[in-house]
Amino acid sequence: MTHGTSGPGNRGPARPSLRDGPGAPGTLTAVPHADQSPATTPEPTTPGAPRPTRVRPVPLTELAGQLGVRAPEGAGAPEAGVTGITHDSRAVRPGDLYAALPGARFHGAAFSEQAAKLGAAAVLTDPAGAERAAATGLPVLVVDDPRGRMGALAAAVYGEPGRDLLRIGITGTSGKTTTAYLIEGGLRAWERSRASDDRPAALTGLIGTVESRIGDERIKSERTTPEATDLQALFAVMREKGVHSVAMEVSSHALVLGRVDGCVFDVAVFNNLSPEHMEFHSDMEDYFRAKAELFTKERSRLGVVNLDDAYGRRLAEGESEVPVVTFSAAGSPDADWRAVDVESGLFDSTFTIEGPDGVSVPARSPLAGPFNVANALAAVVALVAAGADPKTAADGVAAVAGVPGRLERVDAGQGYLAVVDYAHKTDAVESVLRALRKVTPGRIHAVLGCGGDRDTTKRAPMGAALARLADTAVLTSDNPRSEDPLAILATMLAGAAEVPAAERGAVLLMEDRAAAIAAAVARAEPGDTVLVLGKGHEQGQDIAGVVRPFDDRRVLREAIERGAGTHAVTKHRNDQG
Ligand SMILES: CC(=O)N[C@H]1[C@@H](OP(=O)(O)OP(=O)(O)OC[C@H]2O[C@@H](n3ccc(=O)[nH]c3=O)[C@H](O)[C@@H]2O)O[C@H](CO)[C@@H](O)[C@@H]1O[C@H](C)C(=O)N[C@@H](C)C(=O)N[C@H](CCC(=O)O)C(=O)O
Ligand SMILES: Nc1ncnc2c1ncn2[C@@H]1O[C@H](COP(=O)(O)OP(=O)(O)OP(=O)(O)O)[C@@H](O)[C@H]1O
Repeated sequence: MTHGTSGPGNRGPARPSLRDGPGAPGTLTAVPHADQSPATTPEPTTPGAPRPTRVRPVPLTELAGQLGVRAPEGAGAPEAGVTGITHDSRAVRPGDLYAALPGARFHGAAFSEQAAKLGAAAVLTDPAGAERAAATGLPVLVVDDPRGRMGALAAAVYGEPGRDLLRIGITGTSGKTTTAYLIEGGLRAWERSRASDDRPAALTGLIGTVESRIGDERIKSERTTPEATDLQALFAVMREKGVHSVAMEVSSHALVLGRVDGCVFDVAVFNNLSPEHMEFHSDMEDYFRAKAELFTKERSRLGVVNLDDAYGRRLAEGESEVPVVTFSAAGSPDADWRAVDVESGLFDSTFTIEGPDGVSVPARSPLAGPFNVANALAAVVALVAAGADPKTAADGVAAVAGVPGRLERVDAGQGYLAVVDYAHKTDAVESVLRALRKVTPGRIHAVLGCGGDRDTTKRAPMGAALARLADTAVLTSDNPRSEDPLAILATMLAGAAEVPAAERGAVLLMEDRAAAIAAAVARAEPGDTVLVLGKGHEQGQDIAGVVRPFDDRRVLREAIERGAGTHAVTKHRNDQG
């Protein structure tokens, strides 16, 4: 993370005027930017994942043999025993093999000296990094593609820990985190159902965007799917602590970058695919191919696939290498498992799951919206595919209390619904707004931004989606990073402006996110909904490389408690004369 001193708050008050009226339906209004909270440096975090306490040193010669390279010579090399592995020089612990990888910004070999100082036993790198790694005096293993070899090597270093775990991997554009939490709830129920007086319920694990969980222990996540060295270390810790089964998110980045190499999933789940990460994938086909990689024999044993999704259907109709079980939240008779008799409420949905051989179980999605019926159904079917009884699985999923930052309610006794949700893709924004439209009688005042230095193609469609589906669309900042927040907003606004005036709600532009939330709150009346989208569980806002603490849930609660927002909007209206 780089830190700078500038931020939008330092750029002066001049703002382009992008308005044709002060916030009436169908109008586009720019509201000036307010002061930001002072920049703070985030809490330092120790890089890397937790490590197992008991590791058998693996002779370097054995690892060299696995890689098919000659064991390095030099002082201590033949006897060197490796007790850990990491791709990050800052996370090296004594006895580690440091994997010095070529990257987009650096070559990891540039950090070999740091790795050596921290006690690395040896370095793994490619020919381009060999010389710099050797300059440390450490033994060096050289292969053409160290990233591609790192997963299997990490599994070997930690004694193949994943083999002792039942692993369920979840991929798709939307719903990975939610489905992973729901599956973990089902795993807990399943383990409890198998416990006895002399055999307590085994612990369950979760690995994903928000956090990793080992039973009730929670570890903050750095990314959705950990790098292979961290992942294998985490599996080893889970094994050590008695975890029996784990639900894990598998991102397309992970599949492309070999993060799940050395890991075979017992069950792989595919939720859906919609445009996202177009800065990383060349097109939708490339994105799909990355996801489909999870359904190869090398990666999984059995697939659980959403037949309601066009790409899921492709997997089901022959593009999965492993056998697939299909599900349909729309009740399609073509699917192996279906949700029928769906009743959606403000806070949850109830339905019946029908499966093969006349199986029929009552089920509940503990989160609102039809898309969460799909997530809950996916979770139950994945658990059944892993061996759980359908009723135990459905009950476990229904009992999940909530998922951080996913349709999370903020209740300060305000008389209207206030919700924070992580939707930050067009499809997700549309899903959540459509879902709320079905169950809420009042108007919806929604806040949304788009991240900087990420997929730019979704900005206009997201602006349009919000303008079309919300009564008030407050466009604002969401981690602009190195980009000018106003430039991002201008693109979102251009999308909103494409929606015919008769079909769009009031559109406000407020660069300052807290002011945007306050503005949405100010418009809310009893029966309405305030919906703050995009950041969900996130704790910070990255503006020009400076991360300021920012939690939508806290800011929303404070705005409600202050009854705030009125001031900002009134002031603006006064400014307009
Ligand atoms: C595009 C991408 O995913 N890049 C990942 C990749 O970066 P890179 O290969 O370019 O690495 P680099 O920054 O040039 O550094 C080169 C090497 O030097 C090492 N290094 C670097 C600095 C240092 O002081 N010491 C050190 O050892 C790095 O660990 C790296 O191995 O390898 C790095 C670690 O090896 C990752 O941290 C980095 O993830 C970046 C930060 C990232 O944010 N990725 C996101 C987009 C991501 O992975 N997202 C997915 C999807 C989420 C979703 O579904 O929405 C996720 O799974 O989280
Ligand atoms: N099955 C679904 N279909 C469409 N939208 C969904 C679905 N599930 C969740 N969403 C929406 O997407 C948002 C993100 O959901 P979730 O975090 O579960 O997905 P994810 O795949 O983990 O996302 P990310 O890859 O961005 O971390 C939710 O807050 C919700 O608005």
